[in-house]
Amino acid sequence: MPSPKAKNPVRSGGSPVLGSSNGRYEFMSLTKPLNRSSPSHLLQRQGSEPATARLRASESPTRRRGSSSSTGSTSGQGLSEEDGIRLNPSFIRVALSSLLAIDLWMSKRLGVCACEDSSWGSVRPLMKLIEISGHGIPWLAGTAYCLYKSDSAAGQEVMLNLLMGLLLDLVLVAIVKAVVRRRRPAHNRMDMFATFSVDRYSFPSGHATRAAMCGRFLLAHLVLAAPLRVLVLLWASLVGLSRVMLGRHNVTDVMFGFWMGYCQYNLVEMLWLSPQTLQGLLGQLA
Ligand SMILES: CC(C)=CCC/C(C)=C/CC/C(C)=C/COP(=O)(O)O
Repeated sequence: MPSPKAKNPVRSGGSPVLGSSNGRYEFMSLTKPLNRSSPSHLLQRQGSEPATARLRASESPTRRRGSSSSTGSTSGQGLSEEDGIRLNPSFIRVALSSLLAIDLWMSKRLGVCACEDSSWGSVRPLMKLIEISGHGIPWLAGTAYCLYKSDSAAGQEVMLNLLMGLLLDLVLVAIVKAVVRRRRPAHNRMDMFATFSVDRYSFPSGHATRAAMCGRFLLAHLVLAAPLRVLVLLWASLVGLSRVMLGRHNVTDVMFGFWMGYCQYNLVEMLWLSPQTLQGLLGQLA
């Protein structure tokens, strides 16, 4: 039966927390080869290696004290089950944990406009303006208005598909946010306008998905002049950067958001509503 103590992450000397298995954080020994054996087997091995056992037992007094409280699972040499847990997280898990740690560290460092008294607090109003430029409401309202005003069949077709893409984006982002449920960074101030309940989660960034999808859409269907194309790319990049600088998102939320928005555009192309399809749909509605 596992010791209840073993459920707690132990932060004594040795390697850092690397990952979890069954919701339990685990350590990897830096001094011994990886071993897939069960903890009890490892304890037996420690018993047969007195030098290592002594060394490990002397690592931390706190740990020794902790060990005695779980004597039911010790080998009788003052070693707890934790001492025997020599875990073997896969290389991918180690890499992911490290990436996550770098992500959190970078996001905190880049969140320089998270509030007015942050180091770049004076740029916050500009960042919030960029935030609004990537918000769903202006995009939906602007597209609906252009659709209404458009007098050519080609224009209406493009605008209707953009509208469909924007709605698709809202739904897909809401689903991923609800499934992943990653909290926004602690330094974020939740003062965004017009949000859904899922927007308390940060993965992926809805602004980044929209910027990538609409950016691709504009480049493919609406913006042809080279200087304007550069502006579109610049805008999309600034929307992503502003999410991290405002402290709304971690870097990975934005990077994944860009990738997701890029793929969403492919989906819009696949589902493209042609004038014939539209006429069929409108005919069914009438
Ligand atoms: C017509 C309709 C359903 C409009 C809803 C538009 C709306 C409230 C979109 C939410 C946009 C938003 C705040 C997304 C969150 O973006 P993150 O980058 O913070 O994930």
